[in-house]
Amino acid sequence: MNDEPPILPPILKVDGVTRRFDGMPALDNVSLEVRAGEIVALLGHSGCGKSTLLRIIAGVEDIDRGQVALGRQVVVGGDIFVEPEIRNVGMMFQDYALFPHLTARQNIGFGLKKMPRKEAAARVAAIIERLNLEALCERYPHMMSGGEQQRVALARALAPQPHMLLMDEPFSNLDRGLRERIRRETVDVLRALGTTAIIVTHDAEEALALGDRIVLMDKGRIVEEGSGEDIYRTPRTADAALFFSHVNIVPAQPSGEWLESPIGRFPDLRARTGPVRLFIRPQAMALAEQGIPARVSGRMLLGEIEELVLKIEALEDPLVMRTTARSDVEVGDDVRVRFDTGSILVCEGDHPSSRALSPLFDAGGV
Ligand SMILES: Nc1ncnc2c1ncn2[C@@H]1O[C@H](COP(=O)(O)OP(=O)(O)OP(=O)(O)O)[C@@H](O)[C@H]1O
Repeated sequence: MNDEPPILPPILKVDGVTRRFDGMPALDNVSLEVRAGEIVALLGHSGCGKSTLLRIIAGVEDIDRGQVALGRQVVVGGDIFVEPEIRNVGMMFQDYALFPHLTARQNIGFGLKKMPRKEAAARVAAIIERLNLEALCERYPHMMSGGEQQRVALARALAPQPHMLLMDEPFSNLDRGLRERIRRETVDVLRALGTTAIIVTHDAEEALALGDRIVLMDKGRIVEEGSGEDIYRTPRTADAALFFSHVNIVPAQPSGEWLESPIGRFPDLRARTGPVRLFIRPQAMALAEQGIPARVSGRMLLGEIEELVLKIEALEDPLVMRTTARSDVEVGDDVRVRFDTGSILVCEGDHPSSRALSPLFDAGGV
């Protein structure tokens, strides 16, 4: 028997969509598929086109070229434009946009006006129970905390049972501790209801915590997509690697079957010809009895993580190391450091514009 889950057809298909403002493309030939029940984190720097893409899917923004289909129905493309009200796509904004003159219960029921009253009231009661909002029902938005408003806004967006929910920076108005909790609760609710969602964020850590899949955008294009694990461990471009955390960059030179670098020599199966740069995450380093000599030039506690700044003689820039293991070293101490070579990535070429990354060692290691 085959236990593989069936591959469902995409519930959303964005095909070659371009949108220009004043001649400048905010979206440039973007294609994206999302399957039923998937939670996709749409990640990118400010201005890269994330909100424009959401607005186009929701139907509050037009396109210049391409096509968008929801299920089997083309909703925009060619001569077709399906009005937002009948796309059944939910939208939730950063500022929640709750109606100030309506109670939480009235806000949640707002999108159900076309339903018979009894049915709508039952739907509202069910979502209130599902999200544990009983205590807030009769309160107005100004009587609720930011986290409470966020939950009411989520309930309002979910009440019409949308085909898909689009969320634009839904956690960015919450402070750090609360944000993590609300984020977890939100994902739990979406999963429990099987809701398909695209969640926009410019926070790489948040994208890793949220999505089944991360879609990374840059300057109006999708530059990389994959599971959080893949995109973090083996990004295909330098820009993607740098988006997710600090990266130590170490120059290296091929020499016969080796790559020679200030942090050691590595067997090089790819027989590269020109200089390269090694990309090393701060977590891929550790203090060790045996390793490359370094001097500690900085030490900082970042909650559970300790960050050490290490100066290696032959390297111009110090290396940043992060570890959960507590060390008793002090600034000025001489230490030795080793590298998790399995996670080192190689950027071909030594110029900042060189982008393509590949693992130093192919799967299986050396
Ligand atoms: N209605 C508009 N008129 C003119 N330019 C626009 C319009 N909407 C968006 N843009 C431009 O399109 C580009 C993409 O904007 P968009 O809001 O989609 O980016 P974003 O990635 O969501 O940014 P942020 O994270 O800051 O919200 C930006 O350069 C923006 O100035």
